[in-house]
Amino acid sequence: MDMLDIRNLTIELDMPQGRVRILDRVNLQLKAGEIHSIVGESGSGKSLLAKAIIGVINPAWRVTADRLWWNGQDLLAMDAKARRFVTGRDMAMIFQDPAAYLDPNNTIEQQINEAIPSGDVTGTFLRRRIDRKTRVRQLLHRVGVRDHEKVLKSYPFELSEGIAQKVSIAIAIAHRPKLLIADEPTTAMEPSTRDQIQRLITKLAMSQDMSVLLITQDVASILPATQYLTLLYCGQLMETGKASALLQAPAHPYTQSMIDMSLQSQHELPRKSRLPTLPGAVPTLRHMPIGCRLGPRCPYAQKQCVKAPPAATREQQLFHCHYPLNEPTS
Ligand SMILES: Nc1ncnc2c1ncn2[C@@H]1O[C@H](COP(=O)(O)OP(=O)(O)OP(=O)(O)O)[C@@H](O)[C@H]1O
Repeated sequence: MDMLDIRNLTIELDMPQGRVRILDRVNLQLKAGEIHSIVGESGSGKSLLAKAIIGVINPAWRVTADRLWWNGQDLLAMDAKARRFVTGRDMAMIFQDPAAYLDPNNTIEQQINEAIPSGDVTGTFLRRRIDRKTRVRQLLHRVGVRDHEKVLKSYPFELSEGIAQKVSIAIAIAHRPKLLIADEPTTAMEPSTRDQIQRLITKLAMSQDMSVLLITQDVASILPATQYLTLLYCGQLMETGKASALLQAPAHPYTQSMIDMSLQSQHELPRKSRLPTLPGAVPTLRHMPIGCRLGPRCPYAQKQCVKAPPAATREQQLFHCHYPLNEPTS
């Protein structure tokens, strides 16, 4: 069963020139323990999608969906209190700049301690204190921090970026969430630290049957164990499906360009790439193109692209494009 089932999620906001769709009929399904990466340039709606799942969208915005279900429950039908309860119990989020999200005035021990649900420790006051201390250390151990005592006494500013991210992961998993949303968790990290954090998230997903939704601007930063990939551009879903299929034979020019951009940044691009980095810039909300929003930047665009392409499928992928690449031969 899908833990997360999103069908045609749309977020609209009223601007002086009219209503703008900042998320345009996006679909996403996620099973228990599955790792799904969302890739898109800045402004493509990745964080908005995460916020819509967590339920922290500006109340002035119009959020509609044919389905926004979590674990079989309709999130949109819940009142704010019920929604907060479900989110707080089942979901957790980590971010790009972990130190900024940790409390600068409290030690790491205090912060991890606070994240441990009260139901996890029972008995006398002394018993609870001892159990909490043990659990704090277990959590740090689980995220691969060796020098427990030193880290526990530290304040966030005293930690390296990698340790700070591990601490924020320890806090995030303290209540054993079923879904971890990781918003650019390794951006700007050194490659060795990035690899460590990626391995850690993957290990936790597998060992705790926790689903992971990873958000990134760069295909190179998706988790190596990502099973599914979704490409968003300007709030529209360009392509989604099995990560291996999308990376090997993308149907959408946007997917291809994101792969090429990523290779280019790693200096591994073959001399004559089929689609170099996209020309132009992401349009602003006030100047959203009609139809396929990639149109003005897409080298393959034709007149028909002013009409939104319907969903098309291949064996392991779904895409919205009138002129897909890598058409299967047969
Ligand atoms: N509070 C806001 N008010 C107005 N527009 C907003 C607000 N938050 C986001 N947007 C707009 O919604 C669109 C999607 O934003 P979002 O933050 O989801 O993008 P993103 O893909 O996460 O980008 P980044 O990688 O830079 O974080 C953008 O065009 C952005 O300008």
